[in-house]
Amino acid sequence: ANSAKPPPTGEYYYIIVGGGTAGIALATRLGQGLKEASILVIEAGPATLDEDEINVPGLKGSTLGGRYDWNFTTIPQIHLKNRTIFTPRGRVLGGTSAPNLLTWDRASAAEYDSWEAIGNPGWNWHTMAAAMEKAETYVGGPPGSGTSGPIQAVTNRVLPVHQESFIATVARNFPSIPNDVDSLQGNPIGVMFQPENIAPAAGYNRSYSANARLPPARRTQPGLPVTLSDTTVLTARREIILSAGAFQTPTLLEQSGIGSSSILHATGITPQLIDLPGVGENHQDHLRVQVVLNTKATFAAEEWAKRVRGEPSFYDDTGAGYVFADWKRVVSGGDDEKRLVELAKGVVRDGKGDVGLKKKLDMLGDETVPQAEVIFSDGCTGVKGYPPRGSPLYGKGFFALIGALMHPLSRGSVHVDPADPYGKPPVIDPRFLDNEYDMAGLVEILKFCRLIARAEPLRSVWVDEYEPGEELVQTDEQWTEYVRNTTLTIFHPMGTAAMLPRKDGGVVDSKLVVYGTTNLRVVDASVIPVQISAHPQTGVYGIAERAAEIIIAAHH
Ligand SMILES: Cc1cc2nc3c(=O)[nH]c(=O)nc-3n(C[C@H](O)[C@H](O)[C@H](O)COP(=O)(O)OP(=O)(O)OC[C@H]3O[C@@H](n4cnc5c(N)ncnc54)[C@H](O)[C@@H]3O)c2cc1C
Repeated sequence: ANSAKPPPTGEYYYIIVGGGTAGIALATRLGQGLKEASILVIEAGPATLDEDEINVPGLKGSTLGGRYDWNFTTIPQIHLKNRTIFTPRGRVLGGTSAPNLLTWDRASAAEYDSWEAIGNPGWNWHTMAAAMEKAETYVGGPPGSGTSGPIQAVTNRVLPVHQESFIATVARNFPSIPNDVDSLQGNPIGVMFQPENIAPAAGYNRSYSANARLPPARRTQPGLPVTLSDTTVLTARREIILSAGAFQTPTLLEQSGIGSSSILHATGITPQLIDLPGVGENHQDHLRVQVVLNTKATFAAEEWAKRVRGEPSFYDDTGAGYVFADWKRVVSGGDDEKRLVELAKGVVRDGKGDVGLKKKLDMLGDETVPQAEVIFSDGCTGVKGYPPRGSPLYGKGFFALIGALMHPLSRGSVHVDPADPYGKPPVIDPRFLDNEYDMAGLVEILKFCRLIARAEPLRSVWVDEYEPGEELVQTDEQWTEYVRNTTLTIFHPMGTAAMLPRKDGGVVDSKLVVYGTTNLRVVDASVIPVQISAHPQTGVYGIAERAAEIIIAAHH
């Protein structure tokens, strides 16, 4: 809360539900812009600003599946052999910006422009770039980077020897994929090291929504005595803002009687206030596959001591290389590209004119829009897992070429569980790989990952392909089987309360107001109407910055 004069108990100007990536960013800006307005943020998770597992970049990943995680999983995915897919979400102050994997990047200008083109005036590259820059201080970044925003980003100072070959390998063997040192300025096509949201000025710790935003007094008093129970009624004088993330914002809407009448009817939720069929639909995520290789490098045991001494160490996290490319640059020949486009056209035809799908199809022909990402990532990040103690490969170093499909055409849903709409976790059904385009795209990306791995100088860095194994997977049929067995997500759900015209399945308008209401907004990854190729956090911070401007203007 930010208030010169405390408001009456239980009544605030603005109540933000969800103290996550967007929620805290928004609350801070509203607090700065509306000095007299009381602002309450309700966060389900604890404030843990001194937690090493969150703060130490090299420990990223260690909180997944633990006590700061909602630990959601999808329902069985029929196209992935009925596997359920783990879909973690931060349940902690700062939300998913606390457990995330620190990539700090942006999509192509055309992707943000597509938001405006499908009916959202004011949401384009120009406005989003300004908002994203407002959120960042990119230390050592190229001209045009943010220089005074709360989240610090830096290209990692630790670059293991075996990583040095990655950019040289791609640039030398794939000349159409240049070394792109300016990838955050709207043209990410190329190969590059990306910055991470790490704060050099704060001991090279994670810079995230909670520690970069909250004013110090509040940070040291996380136990704000707000108790919610069945009898507690909190009133917003001006607005309620949902920032509970792409899984829980739509379910909060449904729990409040706003959603598809058929879903609400099935769950017995009453009263049903607004029939909005788009709530919980349009779920989009980035699909992920990987080729894992074991290296000649070994891990140094003294790294933690170096960090304690304030020296660069592996616990800073290591740099990570990225390729972003359109299909022309990924596939081996023109026919493969044509085949992918034809497959996509078929899916869009079946999608009955959906505006988001049509946009994705348009962007297939745009050479500035990435369709594939390859991440050079240290560690054994595949599905097979690290070799067990006592086995021959135990103790070896690994790296993965993680491949991701940037604009899959599958769309899923997230809804309350009819069996217990207020108590059970959301029912998440991404419908992964429900079409041939997504499958063909992932197969092409995997073959591309292997091509990169086999090119010099990278080839000299590794000994064997650990996963899937060169001897086991050679043909397209074998790759297809591998995809079904191993596809995961990069954990980027979005779009489930989409900013779109209502006739097109929209849930919020371009001022982020829920249709049929005047004082209920959504501000988080749910509003993204068409998936972007970037990892989402810069976009989410940008949405929060823009939302704050819109709300402050409306307040006056
Ligand atoms: C493992 C992982 C790795 C990722 N890596 C990257 C990366 O490297 N780079 C990148 O750009 N993106 C990454 N992402 C994605 C990115 O972090 C998210 O897209 C972004 O943080 C989402 O922000 P949000 O504000 O929409 O939701 P969140 O940050 O999840 O915020 C939602 C908040 O609402 C709270 N909440 C939910 N329901 C309630 C309720 N009923 N009452 C009170 N509070 C509630 C939650 O506890 C949470 O704090 C990653 C995500 C994951 C899971």
